Amino acid sequence: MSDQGMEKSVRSLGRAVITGGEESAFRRYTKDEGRFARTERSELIKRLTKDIVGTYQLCNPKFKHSEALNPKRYLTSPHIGESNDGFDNTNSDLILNVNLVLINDRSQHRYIVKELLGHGTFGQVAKCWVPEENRYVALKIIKNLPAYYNQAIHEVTILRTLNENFDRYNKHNIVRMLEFFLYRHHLCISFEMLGINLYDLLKSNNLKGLPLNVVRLFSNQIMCTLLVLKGAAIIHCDLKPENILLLEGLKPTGVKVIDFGSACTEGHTVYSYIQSRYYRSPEVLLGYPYTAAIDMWSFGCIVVELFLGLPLFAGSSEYDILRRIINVLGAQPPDSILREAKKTSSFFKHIGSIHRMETFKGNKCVYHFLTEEEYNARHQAKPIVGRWYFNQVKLDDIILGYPYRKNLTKDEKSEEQSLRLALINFVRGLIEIDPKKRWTPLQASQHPFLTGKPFTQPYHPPPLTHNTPIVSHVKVNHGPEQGHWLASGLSPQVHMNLGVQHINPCIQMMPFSHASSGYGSCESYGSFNENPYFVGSYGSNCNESSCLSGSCGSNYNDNLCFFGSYGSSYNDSPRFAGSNGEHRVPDYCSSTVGSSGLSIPMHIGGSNLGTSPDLRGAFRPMSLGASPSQFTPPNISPRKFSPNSPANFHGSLLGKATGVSPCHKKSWGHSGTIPHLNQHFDGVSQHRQFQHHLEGNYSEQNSEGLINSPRNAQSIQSNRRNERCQNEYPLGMALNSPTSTSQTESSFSSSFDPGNWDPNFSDLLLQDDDITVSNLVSEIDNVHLAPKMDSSILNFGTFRHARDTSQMARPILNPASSTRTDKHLPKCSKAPVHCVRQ
Ligand SMILES: Nc1ncnc2c1ncn2[C@@H]1O[C@H](COP(=O)(O)OP(=O)(O)OP(=O)(O)O)[C@@H](O)[C@H]1O
Repeated sequence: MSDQGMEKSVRSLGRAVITGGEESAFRRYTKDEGRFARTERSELIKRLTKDIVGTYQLCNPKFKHSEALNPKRYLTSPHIGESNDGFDNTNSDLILNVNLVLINDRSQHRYIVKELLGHGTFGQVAKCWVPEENRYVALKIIKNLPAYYNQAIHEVTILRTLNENFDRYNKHNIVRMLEFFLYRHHLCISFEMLGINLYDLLKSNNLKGLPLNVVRLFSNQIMCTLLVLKGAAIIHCDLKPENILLLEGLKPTGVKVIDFGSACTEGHTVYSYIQSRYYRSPEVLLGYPYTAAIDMWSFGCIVVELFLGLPLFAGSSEYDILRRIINVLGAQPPDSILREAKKTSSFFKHIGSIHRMETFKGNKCVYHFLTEEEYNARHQAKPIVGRWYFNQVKLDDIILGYPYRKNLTKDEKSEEQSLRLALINFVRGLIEIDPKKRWTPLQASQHPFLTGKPFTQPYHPPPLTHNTPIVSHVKVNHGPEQGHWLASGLSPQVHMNLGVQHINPCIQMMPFSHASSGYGSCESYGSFNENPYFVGSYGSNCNESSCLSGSCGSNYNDNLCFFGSYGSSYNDSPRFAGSNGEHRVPDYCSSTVGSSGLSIPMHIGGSNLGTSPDLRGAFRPMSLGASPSQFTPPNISPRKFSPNSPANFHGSLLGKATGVSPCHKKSWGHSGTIPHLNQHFDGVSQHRQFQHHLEGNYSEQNSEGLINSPRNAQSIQSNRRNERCQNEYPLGMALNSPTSTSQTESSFSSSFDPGNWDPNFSDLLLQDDDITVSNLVSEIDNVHLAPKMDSSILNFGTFRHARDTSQMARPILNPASSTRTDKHLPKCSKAPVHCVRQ
């Protein structure tokens, strides 16, 4: 209907209603009006309510409407303002209501809140309309607490590195971060809008699990992300179905990985309490040093869950999880791990004498898993155990015994059977109990379950080259022939397949095989290819064009860039000008990428390890190529270091700042980009907040961990150090501008578990005692997070942000126990096996 026609009909409608004399525009709906009546009725309602304000004004020209008078529809619960001038509730969440407008002062983008998408550990995620961009985005609004803020900055850093350096063309299923800003003292991070997560997808399918071809489709995509993460030496640390989201719109079969809030870099694993419980790897459960292999474990659990519809290891406690793992896999962690793991005695008894060794599945073991009674006797508390959901116990039986879809022909059934066998073989490589034997992404990516090749026999991945952990004490000779690849983690036995060498101009300049992750070689075989550029060890360059030096087989392609470990430089333009095996870095190549891909300035103190031979002239040494968070000396237990130990407060890049800026409680005054701190914070109450948080959500965390928490010690320490708290940091990032970079806040939180301390860093922490505020500030100002740092685009507003040791505490994460508990599992004990797949 045209506008005029509409107006005419509304006028006549109004007349009819007003005069009452004519036939009414409405009449009672009767069922006899036929099956289309409902549609017609809703059509009428739509027409009458479209532009309802205008309609009212036509009916009554005196009618006035103000949106401000509308009752607020709150999305945050509770919505009583308790702090931050009434903007925050008691949980330090910004109180959101529909149509609240959050403004990024810098980009002038308005975020009009429409609905709540999720509520996680770090805050709220809201669906927002951005009129300037004409699209919806997901806005993560971080709690207004320093620890959450710091951890979120860490997420920003990692994501930006991944987005810009490792997935530049948005092809590796990693969520795109758009921009970040401060609003009313809340850090807000905007992401591309995605659809529902895989857990919700399973739920909407009544937890029946997905067809195998869909499982394969999703698995391939997640695998692609894991390959990139491995190349970037980043561990996600919280892979779970809730953190894998379907794409919206045209390509609903695509998925993306979100939530890098717990991520860390390989070799610099500071936290011991990570991963959501159902997806927690044995090494993390046992308190054993972990690597990127923990993500492969979680991935294996997810793959099985996609097929079964229910988590494979849905344990109610860590004891319960371990017991399930041992039962389902028929194996327990090897003695070599149990001997060294911190928490072995919580779950295992030591048989003692070699003569009394018990045999477990044919292997002699000196450790034996505690029975419930033994656990009870040892801990003075019964272990929490949940119910078992499957008819079978062993992995193979559970998968093979899962009900088949109805009405399958004989051929279809045998095809499904062989697919299931492939699935079993695949996940066995992922949920291998020994992390050293667990397949890496490259190994797993060639499995027939993923490639779709016929599965005829158990898959044997190509052997790994030895991963040489990087040792900070290694003295590095920086000549290209002098072994610096070793220090960067490349092992001499890296096998090079230089099949494409002749077509690649870069190859001649990369004689030392491809780059390694921060933890060793990048594996010389595999699936990755076409244009990934495995850049030589530190100091190497890569450009946008094809640049491939590693071997690598097939599947994954499109310009994937594996940065070399420390100090690799990145730039768009071709720049391999060196000869004789040297990589020359042009002067304009102004920043570096660490092993984690994070850009770290060259002129900070620390080890020389990261210094490229090519960069020595231009830059001063950089610290180990770690995430800035790993440079933060986390809260250090007084049990390990004396209070006067320099390790307590500084010694590393950010740690120094931590040490001299122990202010509390931020009050960032100006919303937007210039927060500043002007109040002191009561460290004890901060600790209480954490304790409350922990008690509320994480019953598993033992009380000892809380009472003796390093955070507590730090809080008290920091009360004595509440002066000199203001440091300036620029903040901001342009929406939709992958190349635009900004210098950003670089406070990265760390909660430190002394037992988990990475010895590689202790020497860094204990040096450089003579720190002044001024050099700290300048050092921190120079922590660049983006590889391409163009000073012309660094004119972001600065903000002042206090940092103190208590602020550095990282909120302990265990989203599985906070967001998804046993109550989300079916009530019936064997629900899934009775469900028939649709
Ligand atoms: N880009 C996005 N598009 C759509 N929904 C999203 C997006 N990002 C996050 N969400 C929703 O918000 C929820 C919480 O997001 P996220 O996991 O990043 O927050 P979190 O606080 O880290 O959560 P957790 O406690 O699980 O760690 C997700 O499970 C998802 O449902």
